[in-house]
Amino acid sequence: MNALAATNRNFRHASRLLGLDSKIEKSLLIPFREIKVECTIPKDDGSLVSYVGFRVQHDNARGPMKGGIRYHPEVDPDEVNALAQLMTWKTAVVDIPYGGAKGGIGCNPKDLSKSELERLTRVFTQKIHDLIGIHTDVPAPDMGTNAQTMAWILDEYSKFHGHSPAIVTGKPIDLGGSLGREAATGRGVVYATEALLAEHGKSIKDLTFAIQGFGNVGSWVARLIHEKGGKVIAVSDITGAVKNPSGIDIKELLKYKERTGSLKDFNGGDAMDAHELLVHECDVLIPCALGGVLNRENAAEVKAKYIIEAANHPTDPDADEILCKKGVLILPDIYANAGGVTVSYFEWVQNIQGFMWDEEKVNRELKRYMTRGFQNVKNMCKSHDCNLRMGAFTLGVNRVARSTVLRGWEA
Ligand SMILES: NC(=O)C1=CN([C@@H]2O[C@H](COP(=O)(O)OP(=O)(O)OC[C@H]3O[C@@H](n4cnc5c(N)ncnc54)[C@H](O)[C@@H]3O)[C@@H](O)[C@H]2O)C=CC1
Ligand SMILES: O=C(O)CCC(=O)C(=O)O
Repeated sequence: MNALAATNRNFRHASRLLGLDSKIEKSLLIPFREIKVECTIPKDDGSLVSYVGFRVQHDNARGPMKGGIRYHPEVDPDEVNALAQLMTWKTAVVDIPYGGAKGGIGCNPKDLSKSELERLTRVFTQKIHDLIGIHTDVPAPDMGTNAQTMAWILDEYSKFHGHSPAIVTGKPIDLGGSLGREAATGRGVVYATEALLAEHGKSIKDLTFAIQGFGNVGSWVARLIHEKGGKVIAVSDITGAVKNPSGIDIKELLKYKERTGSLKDFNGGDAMDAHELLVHECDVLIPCALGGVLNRENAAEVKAKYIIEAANHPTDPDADEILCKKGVLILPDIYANAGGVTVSYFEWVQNIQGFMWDEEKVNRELKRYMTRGFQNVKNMCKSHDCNLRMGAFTLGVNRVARSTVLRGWEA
C-alpha cells in the first residue's frame, strides 16, 4: 500500500472513531494546494539537467502550513501528499499553531556538487516564493536537506520579499536559527520514548536499542540514548550496518562517520546486513530513515517490544496489524518525531519576536510539549479504546476538525 493510501486509511479510521460526518471528512482530506515545478539548472560541466519539485500544502485551519523539504531520488507526489497530511495531524498532536505541508525534489543530493545543490535550491525557491510565506507556509529540513539548504532558501526568498528569517526554520544559528533545533527531532524522540517507558516502569538505561538511519535524526537519537546509558546494539545507514551486543560506542561511531562518511568497516562492532537490523534481537527498534520499511515481508520477524517511529511513516498498515497482534507497542510518527517541528515553532516565534532563547529554555519547553503530547495521546486512547497510533490520529484530527468547523469551512 502506498504512503498516501496508508495515511488516508489511518485518517478514515480516526474519523470513524470520532464520528465525523462525510462533509468534514472530505474537507480535511483534500489538500489545500499541490504545487509541481520543473527546476532546470546548469550542471558544473555546463550541461543542463531538470528535476521535478513538489510542495503540497495540506491544511491551514490551525495556522501557517509547516513541514520539511526532502531531497531524495524516490520523492513522488503521492508520498509528498501523505507526508503533508501527516504534518497537519502532527502539529495538532503537539498543539502548535500550524497546519501541515511537505515538499521535495526528486534528486539524489549525493550526486550533486555543493554549487549544483545551491542552484537547484534557488531555482526551486524562485518557483514557489509567491506561494510560501511567514504566515502562509514555512519550510524546514527533512531527508537530504539541512541548515545550509534553508540558508539558500532564506536568501533567495529575501531577494523577492526583503530580509525574512522566519520564512524557514532549521536554518543556521548565524541566520536566526534556534539553538537546539538540529538535535530537536532526536531529542523529542528520546523524551517520547522516556514517557512511554515510564508507563511500563522501565527506563532507557535498562534496555537495548537498534537504530535504522544515522543522519540528523538517527545520529542524535543514538547519541542521546548512549548518553542516558541505553545500550545501542545495532545501527545502520545507507552505507552499511554495525552490531555489537555489548553496546556500540556511539561517540566513536560519530567520529568514524565524520572521518570516513560511512559506517562500513567500523572496528567497534561487527558488520551486519542492513535489512537484518529491523528484525535484530533488541528491546526497542527506532527507524530513523525511510518510509514503509516495516511491511508484511518483515513484520512477523520483528523481535523488538517497542517501536518508536522517528522516521515518517516507517510502518505500513499490514505491518501495523501484524505488530499489534504480536503485542509490539508502536509510538507513532505524528507524535514521536514531533520534536523537530516543535522547536521549529520555537524558532519561528523567536524570529518574529526578534528575541533569542537559550538552549536550556528550548530543551525545557520541548520536553514540556512532548510530555503533554503523550498524556493527551493516552487520554484519547482511553476515550476511544484504541492503540497509540489511533490515539494520536484522533487527537490531531479532532483538533483540526474543531478549527475547521469554527471557521465555517466544512461545507
Ligand atoms: N530532520 C527532521 O527534523 C525530521 C525528520 N523526520 C524524518 O526522519 C527521517 C530521517 O530524516 P533525517 O535524519 O532528517 O534525514 P537525513 O538525510 O539526515 O538522514 C537519513 C539517514 O537515513 C539513512 N538511510 C537512507 N536509506 C537507508 C536505508 N535503505 N537503510 C538504512 N539507512 C538508510 C541515510 O544513510 C541517513 O543516515 C525521515 O523519515 C524524516 O522524514 C521527521 C521529523 C523531523
Ligand atoms: O520542522 C519542521 O517544520 C518540519 C519537520 C518535518 O518535516 C517533519 O516533522 O516531518
